[in-house]
Amino acid sequence: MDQMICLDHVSHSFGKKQILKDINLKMKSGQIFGLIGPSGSGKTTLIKTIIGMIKPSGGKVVIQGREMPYEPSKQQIGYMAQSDALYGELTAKENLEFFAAIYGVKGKARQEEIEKRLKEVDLLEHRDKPVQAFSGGMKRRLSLAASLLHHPSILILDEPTVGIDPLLRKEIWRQFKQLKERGTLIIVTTHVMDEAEKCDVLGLLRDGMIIGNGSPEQLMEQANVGSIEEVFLTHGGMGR
Ligand SMILES: Nc1ncnc2c1ncn2[C@@H]1O[C@H](COP(=O)(O)OP(=O)(O)OP(=O)(O)O)[C@@H](O)[C@H]1O
Repeated sequence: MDQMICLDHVSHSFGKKQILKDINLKMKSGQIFGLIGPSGSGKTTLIKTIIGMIKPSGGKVVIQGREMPYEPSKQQIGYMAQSDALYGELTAKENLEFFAAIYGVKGKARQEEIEKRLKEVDLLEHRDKPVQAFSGGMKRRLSLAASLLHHPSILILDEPTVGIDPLLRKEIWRQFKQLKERGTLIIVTTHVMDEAEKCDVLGLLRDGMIIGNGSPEQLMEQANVGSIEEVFLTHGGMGR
């Protein structure tokens, strides 16, 4: 597996408040990397430094050998933010057409890809409805479909399965596994513990610090406990 992302002593402060504290992590192709932590622990801030939206106050982020921030190619990184960036007055299909155009997915491949993605997230029959009539979970599913349209080599998903029912959640994780087998690095943030245990490698974040990094099995073994939730408990719990 090739190294895709290296975080080297990354720190970040907003004003006087230090949010990220000396973060060192490596992420490889063909990996599902879970960034796990309680609300406010700094997950979104860390992701924003990875994609170059935030320049860290200290340390550096290196992606495929290049130090951020630089303008990564559209093919390189797919990002699904926590809040859905969709156009309410456009239909589901039109939204995907818009994102496909941005990502440079053209012609016949575009229509095929759109149909395929809509089907995967169980929205095919709703394709011609305007998104403003969608529920929160439907919007989440459409955002996910949009981030999968162009086969990026790094896919970053901030809380991808919030508001998604267990059956579809399972299907989405099946897709993640397929993508990683093709060599995609998938970074997901979650505070759903059973999802954490499905990741290959975890970074446990608490108060802006990495308190654990390794496979779920390794982390449970080190703490001598049977779940990732308990690993957090040994560090004072998931609360802030
Ligand atoms: N632009 C900003 N300016 C000032 N403070 C910020 C800014 N963005 C985030 N913060 C603060 O940084 C801390 C970490 O926020 P962040 O969104 O990274 O946490 P998180 O782990 O993603 O939380 P959640 O799971 O609730 O999304 C919080 O205390 C938040 O208030």
